[in-house]
Amino acid sequence: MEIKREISQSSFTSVMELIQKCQQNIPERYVLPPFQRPNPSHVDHLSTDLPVIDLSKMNHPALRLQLINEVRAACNQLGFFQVINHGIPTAVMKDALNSAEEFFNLPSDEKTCFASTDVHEPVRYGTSVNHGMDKVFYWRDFIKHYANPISDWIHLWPSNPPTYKEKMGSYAKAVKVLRKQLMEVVFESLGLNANYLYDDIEEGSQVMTVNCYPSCPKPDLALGMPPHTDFGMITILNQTHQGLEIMDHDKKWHPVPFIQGALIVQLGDQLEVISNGRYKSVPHRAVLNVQRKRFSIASLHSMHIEKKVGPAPELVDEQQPVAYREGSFGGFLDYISVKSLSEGKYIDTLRVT
Ligand SMILES: O=C(O)CCC(=O)C(=O)O
Ligand SMILES: [Fe+2]
Repeated sequence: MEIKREISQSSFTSVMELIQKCQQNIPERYVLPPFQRPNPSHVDHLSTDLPVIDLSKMNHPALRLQLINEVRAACNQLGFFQVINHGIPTAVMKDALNSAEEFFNLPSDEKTCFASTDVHEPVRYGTSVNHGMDKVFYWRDFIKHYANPISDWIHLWPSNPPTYKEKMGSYAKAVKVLRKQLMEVVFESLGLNANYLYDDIEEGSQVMTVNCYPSCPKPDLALGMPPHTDFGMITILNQTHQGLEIMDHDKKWHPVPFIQGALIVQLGDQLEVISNGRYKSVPHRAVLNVQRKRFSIASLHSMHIEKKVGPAPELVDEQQPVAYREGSFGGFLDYISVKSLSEGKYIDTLRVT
């Protein structure tokens, strides 16, 4: 493990290091081919009606049905919504983001000791590179860490800044409680039992991806994160500023407005499969800006890696036959929808046609 980390450190330039050197331009490797750039003509800047759901209704028997209906509509239309009154104190959310900022502001060697190219490393610091035919770079540094069960992993998280473990840990625990509540309403909105797959989800994984997008002198030419869907059940995102865009069924991009204190909820591929395609995982990307750094914490909740995900039998009938089958890629994505939007194409290898 030591050797692997040393190798990745020596060939590693983070975007945070880079911005100290480049003033007006970005290195060629970050300049995307024209069709992958965040083209404003594909963006619906007028959209103001992305769903915002008030979770306080959850605890009022008379309002719970209304809440379930709102969740169903949002999941059907987009696979995305924001939540307010979700029970996580704003201070806990902010403290976690502040710890993230302090971590990324540290000198390089404090961070590169966590660098690794092994995606299974429980704590992994890196910068975004897409190893396709051509290497493509994205304007993002990140640290990912496992968070479930937190008692097994937290000692591996960064010790600097000194409050990182405590602040990020409190947020991780709070977000796990919220995940449980959200899964209940999402399953109910599908007509399933609120505790559907309860044990599998409890024993599943929670991975926190802490993202740092430095300000970028050429935000029209680059992206912080390319279009993708999250592979898990559900992602809960906490952010410092606006920068996320989601794609609707008409392939229009919608900037997600920043709402102080709100959290973003995105459905992942595993949930799309379980729902037998009634709900779709939401394609999303991170765009950049010239003014300021942006930080986000994505908490990705998924079933255990070995767990085979299939459509809920309750959601399969003559009208809606099985819409997904097992793939044959030999990886943990075998049982979920695999999508590639990188070339504006929508490839869904697991859907039965
Ligand atoms: O930072 C964002 O807005 C998006 C992050 C994201 O999509 C991810 O970490 O999977
Ligand atoms: Fe994502």
